[in-house]
Amino acid sequence: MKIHINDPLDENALKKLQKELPKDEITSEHFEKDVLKDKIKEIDVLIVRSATKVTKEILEHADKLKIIGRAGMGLDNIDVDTAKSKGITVLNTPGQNALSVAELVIGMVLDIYRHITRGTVGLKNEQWEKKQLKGLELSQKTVGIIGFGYVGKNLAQLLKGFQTNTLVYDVFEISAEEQKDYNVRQVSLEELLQNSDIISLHIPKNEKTYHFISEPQIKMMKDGAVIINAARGGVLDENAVLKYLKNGKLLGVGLDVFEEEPPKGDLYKELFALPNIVVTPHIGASTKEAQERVGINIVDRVVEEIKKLN
Ligand SMILES: O=C(O)[C@H](O)COP(=O)(O)O
Repeated sequence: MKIHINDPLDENALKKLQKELPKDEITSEHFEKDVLKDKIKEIDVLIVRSATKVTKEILEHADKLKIIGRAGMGLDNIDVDTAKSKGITVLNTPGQNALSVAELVIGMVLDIYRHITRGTVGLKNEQWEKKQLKGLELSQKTVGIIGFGYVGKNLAQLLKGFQTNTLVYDVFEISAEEQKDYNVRQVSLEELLQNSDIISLHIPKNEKTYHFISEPQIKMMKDGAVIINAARGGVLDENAVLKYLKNGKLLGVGLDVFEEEPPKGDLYKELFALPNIVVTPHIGASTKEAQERVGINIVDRVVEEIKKLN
């Protein structure tokens, strides 16, 4: 078996893979699209994170590929339908990095409410903006979580400590017991948009969720609302964000993900120049702990799947 890891995998996970499959050939190196298209012909198992796009074009050349392991949650970088039609098993690691993403969301909210980045940038430029940087407390605010999967649940759990009023929108019904456990109330999307001080997106990117939050939804929000997107670029309309950040309807926005990654061009230049935006380069899951969990989990799942093949 030739097992190729195309994105950085936690070192303990790599050691575990080498220990579990000593007879197999394990390589770890990032191949760009054109090189991968050629190399994939010889690969039986491919392990990726979000940087590698396993497209239809790549899969057309994947004559030996049997398993794709995604060390993470989102599968939007993998053409799952084409993989399935070729009999390739696609595995991921649901929930393993959710806590790290939820913690980043809290960090972004606190940054926006307390001007941490603004204060830092100011001081680096020798500006003492004490009077301009009066903030807000997160406690007692209404937080709207859109999507109550692993990350949404972890976020609700963390928010208990801030004693927020937490609203949740999800297409699935959340039991009364679960709502009580997480201290949330399931509401309609309209109710969430109209009543939340902070709105955090936790939905996958697919054809149904493209620009899920766009101009009509932002118009429904409270003046001074904050939006956080640490889910996927494309579920939030960045042009609408720019418009409503500039006219002051939105108090602030936190973005860890972008429709184009890495973000390039005029829209992003204009967005990033605004004072009330906090941005990070898709690092929601990039913690030591989360990477160890996703790495070990994908190794376990891949090894189990290989055993089924033998
Ligand atoms: O979908 C995920 O699991 C997260 O977005 C993290 O992905 P990455 O760390 O592989 O970029």
